[in-house]
Amino acid sequence: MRVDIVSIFPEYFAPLDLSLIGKARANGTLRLAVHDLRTWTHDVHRTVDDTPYGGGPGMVMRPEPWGEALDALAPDELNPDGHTMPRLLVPSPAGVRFTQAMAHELAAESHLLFACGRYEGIDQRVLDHAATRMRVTEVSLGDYVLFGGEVAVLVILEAVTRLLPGVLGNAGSLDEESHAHGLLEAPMYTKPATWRGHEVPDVLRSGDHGRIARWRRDEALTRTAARRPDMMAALPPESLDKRDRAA
Ligand SMILES: N#Cc1c(-c2ccc3ccn(Cc4cccnc4)c3c2)n[nH]c1N
Repeated sequence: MRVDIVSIFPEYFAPLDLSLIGKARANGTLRLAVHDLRTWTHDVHRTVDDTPYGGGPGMVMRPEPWGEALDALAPDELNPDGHTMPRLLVPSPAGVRFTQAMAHELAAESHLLFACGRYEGIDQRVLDHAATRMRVTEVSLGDYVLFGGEVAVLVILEAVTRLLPGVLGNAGSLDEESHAHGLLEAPMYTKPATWRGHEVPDVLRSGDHGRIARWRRDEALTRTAARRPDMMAALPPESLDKRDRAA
C-alpha cells in the first residue's frame, strides 16, 4: 500500500518510523511519504491560510496550495507504477465516523492520500474539485474537536496498517479483538495466576477450549451490553444464538 500525507506539520508523523508501522515501511508493505503543504506555496511568507468569506472566527486554508499538492500527488495520468487514482481522505469534525469497518475498507485500497487541515479547515472547493477526479471521504474520529487532521491520520493509519497482511505477527488476534464481530473483547489475563489477591478465572486455566470460548463470548456480550448498547442494537439477530440471548 502506498500512502501520501500532506500537512503543514510533517514532523507530527515522526512516530510512523516506530514499532510495527516502522517495520511495515522497512519491509515495503507500506510505502509512506509525508509532504509539507508549504512546498506548494510561492510567496515569501509561504502562506496557506486566509480569512473566511462570510466572516466568522479563525482562518481557512487557501485552495491554491492544496490544488497544486493534489495535482502533484494524484496526477490524472497513471502513476509510473501503473496505479490508478488514490482515495483522498480528509479528516474533519464534519466527516463520517471512522470505524473498524472503514479500516478494513481502506486496507483494501492500493493508494491512500491524506489531506491534513488546520485552522477552521480547508476551502471546500479543494474537496469539490478533487471529487471530480478521485474518491473523496471526509472522516471524523468522533464527536469532539481537535486542532487539525494530523492526529486523526495517525489513528487511521495505525488501524489500517495493522490489517495489512504480515504486519501483525499473530494475525489470529484480529479475530477476537474488540469490534471484530461487532462486540467488545472479553477481559484478558496472563501470569501470575494470583496477583495482589486477584485470581485468574478458573475456566481460563481449565484447558477446556469449548468452555473457554463460551466464557469469552458471554463476557464479550455482557461488556458490550453494559458499555455499548448501540453496538448491541446493531448486531444482526442471526449472529446471536439462543445461548447468547440468555447471557
Ligand atoms: N478527524 C477529525 C476531527 C477533527 C478535526 C480534523 C481536521 C481538522 C482541521 C482543522 N480542524 C480544527 C477545526 C476546529 C473547529 C472546526 N473545524 C475545524 C480539524 C479538526 N476534530 N475532531 C475530529 N474527530
